[in-house]
Amino acid sequence: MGVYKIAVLKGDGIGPEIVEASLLVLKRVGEIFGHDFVLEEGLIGGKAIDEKCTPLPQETLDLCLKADAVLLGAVGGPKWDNLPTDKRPEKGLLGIRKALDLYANLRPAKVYTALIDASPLKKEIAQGTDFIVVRELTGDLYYGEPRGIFRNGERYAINTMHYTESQIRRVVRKAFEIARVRRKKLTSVDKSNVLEVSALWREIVEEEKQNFPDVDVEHLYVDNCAMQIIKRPSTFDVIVTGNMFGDILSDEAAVISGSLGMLPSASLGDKHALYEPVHGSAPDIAGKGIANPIATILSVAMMLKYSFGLEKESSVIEQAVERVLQMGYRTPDISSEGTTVVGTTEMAQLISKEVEKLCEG
Ligand SMILES: NC(=O)c1ccc[n+]([C@@H]2O[C@H](COP(=O)([O-])OP(=O)(O)OC[C@H]3O[C@@H](n4cnc5c(N)ncnc54)[C@H](O)[C@@H]3O)[C@@H](O)[C@H]2O)c1
Ligand SMILES: CC(C)[C@H](C(=O)O)[C@@H](O)C(=O)O
Ligand SMILES: [Mg+2]
Repeated sequence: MGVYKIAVLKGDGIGPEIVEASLLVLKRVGEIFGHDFVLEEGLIGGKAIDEKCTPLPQETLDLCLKADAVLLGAVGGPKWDNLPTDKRPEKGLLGIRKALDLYANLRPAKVYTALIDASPLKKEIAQGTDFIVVRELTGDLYYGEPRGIFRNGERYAINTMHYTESQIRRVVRKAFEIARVRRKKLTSVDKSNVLEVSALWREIVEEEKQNFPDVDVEHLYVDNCAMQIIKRPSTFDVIVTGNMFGDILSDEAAVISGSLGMLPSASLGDKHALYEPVHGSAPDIAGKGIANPIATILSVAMMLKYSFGLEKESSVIEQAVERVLQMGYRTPDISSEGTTVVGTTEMAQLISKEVEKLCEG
């Protein structure tokens, strides 16, 4: 039994729908195991711009700094797409990652046997895929200075790829530690044939390798890695890379599992942690009650494990998700012939029910 304070930032588009669905499962777990999950909501993204004129209000930041963990839906949408980059909803997300110093973004990509037909890859290539992308989250092109759009006769724009040694080292170490308790294989992804930042990245991976002699290391250029993920996804174990490459590769990895709606994530720092699905606010399906809540439900499972050390509770949720998929229930994004299509809330209710059954048995 424990008391855990969770800051809940629902955000925009499908954000509120998927977060509410995931909270149904969390509440059920709390009741069954006798935990008190204290939820406090904060505004972020477009909704915060509308109500507070900023994508990350100070009170939201304070709430997150005080919480034991943060659960986030998604931010952004067409309504705010014409705002300048530094005023957009996405700036709220980048601001919170930086303020909480969430440097290691864990994005596990797993192909569920029951969903093998939903994968865009051939069954024999997709099956057995189970790897985790460790994406650096506080540096790179996302935060480097100088940046901006300027004019000198014609318009030009600058973004700066920037990493310090310590920023690289801490995320690389985290990735080695994760690989060590998995299948002991680390793939480091860079573009060191062109970029100095990548050359430094590769040097640091080589240095850290000495401290983890039990882990096999492979280096891949990002363009080659994008191809290898499609060609041989089941051979990867842990992939470590920078912020920009990690953003792209993790969407690519996600879809191997059948839908972006399946991929959870944990963003970990030394003092704080935030959990969110990898996908965005999906404006095309917002408000229809059809978004897949599984990525968010699995993000809640990651929160229970990584922030609260509740391994059993976390694993019960993961098992419940697998069971519901095996029973043939699908949201539209992962549906195929012969499956039963359900909506967002119904999917969460089915998963809660399986959590109950697993705990009875
Ligand atoms: N972490 C975040 O908050 C986050 C992440 C990515 C994009 N975004 C923002 O979201 C907005 C839309 O971006 P986008 O369209 O490029 O990416 P997206 O991830 O929102 O959507 C891409 C596609 O995947 C589908 N999809 C995504 N999540 C789904 C789910 N749970 N169930 C079913 N289908 C799902 C969408 O319907 C869409 O067709 C933009 O404003 C973008 O900046 C936010
Ligand atoms: C919305 C955007 C700022 C964000 C990112 O690029 O990090 C998103 O794509 C993600 O993957 O979480
Ligand atoms: Mg992304």
